[in-house]
Amino acid sequence: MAKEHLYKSYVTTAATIIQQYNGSTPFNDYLKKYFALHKKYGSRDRKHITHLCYCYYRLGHAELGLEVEERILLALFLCSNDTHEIISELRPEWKENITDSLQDKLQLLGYPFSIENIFPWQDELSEGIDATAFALSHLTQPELFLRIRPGQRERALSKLKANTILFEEYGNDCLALFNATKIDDILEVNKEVVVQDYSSQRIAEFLELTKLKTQNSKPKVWDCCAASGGKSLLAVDTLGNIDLTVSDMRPSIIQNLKKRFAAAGITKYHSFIADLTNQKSEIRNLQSDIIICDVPCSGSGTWGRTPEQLYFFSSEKIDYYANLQKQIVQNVIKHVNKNGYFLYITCSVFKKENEDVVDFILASSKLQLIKKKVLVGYDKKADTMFGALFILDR
Ligand SMILES: C[S@@+](CC[C@H](N)C(=O)[O-])C[C@H]1O[C@@H](n2cnc3c(N)ncnc32)[C@H](O)[C@@H]1O
Repeated sequence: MAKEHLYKSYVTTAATIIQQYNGSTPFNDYLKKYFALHKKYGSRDRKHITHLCYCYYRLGHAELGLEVEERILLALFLCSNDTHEIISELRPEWKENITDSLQDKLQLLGYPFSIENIFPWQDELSEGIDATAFALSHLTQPELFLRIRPGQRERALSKLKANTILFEEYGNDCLALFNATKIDDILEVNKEVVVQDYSSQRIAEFLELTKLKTQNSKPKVWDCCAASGGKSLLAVDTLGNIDLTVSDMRPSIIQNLKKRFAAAGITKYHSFIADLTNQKSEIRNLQSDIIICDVPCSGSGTWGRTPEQLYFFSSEKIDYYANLQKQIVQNVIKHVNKNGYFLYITCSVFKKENEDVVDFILASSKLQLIKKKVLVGYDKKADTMFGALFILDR
């Protein structure tokens, strides 16, 4: 097939997929099912079509009035910073400008395009977030971040070097790799390294602070929205000897956690299933020295990884999550021991899910705020998160 014809067929297929997909399941899963049903696409075809679709969603809420195929090509042009064969073939008039700055590209195209329209909820942002830089960051796929586990540094680095894997070091234990890097055959994931975003790794800064006043030599730590245990693993590696309890409302995710902990060599912990909006759940007698509360949230700080969520998001969901977070927090904070800590975490950029929940906690408990911080990641091809650490010292 002539190149032009082939590339046009990629754009048409991407447009068909985009028109059929409604955002109700992760786009990655949707694509897998689509390609399983349409076996004629080889791996190169799948790669191109997938990339075109993701570029389309990266534009967020900008230029929604364009025809889907036109918007795909615009998105591909704006998201590329190096020669791209599809642009060269289908939009040769843009070819020379592919390495230009975004501003220059926009001027060339003459679309009434505003960067802020990519992410149109600027008024809802937490303090200190640069709305333009954050909106722009969605055009770039984030990196793959690894956290080297204690004692594994030399081994992990020498394996990466031996396999000529490119990486950048962000501080001692954090490595940034190209997103598509395959590491599973090279490193023992969960034993030697953990796949964990840069900002998520920075939650260690809050955990370190809990060492100051924790009186128990083996503090009771409850990770109450544990999912597959990313923060729990970080707590074990940061705090050392802890008496760990994990819970989540989803049994399947706790099964994943168990597998992950087994690979990580963590055998002593308690686990249970609980919906924390329900006051009658198993938590009645659970008092803890440190509670990690990494609540369900909009995930708006991570949409660079899942741009379809940016595209399908509507602002009513912010209130939905803020209410859910307040309900969970209200039920959980009663379980902090005297001189104990409560660590509130989101991967949201919205004030209502971040600072406003902090204010709610302060108003409805005796907890005192030690530190709150937006963990900016959009300048490092990473997620943006929020953390707030409280203490109960009365
Ligand atoms: C942001 S994720 C936690 C991520 C995890 N801490 C980590 O580091 O990988 C939030 C988790 O809260 C759980 N969750 C949502 N609603 C809940 C509820 N009402 N009660 C308990 N857990 C809930 C979800 O199942 C999800 O796994």
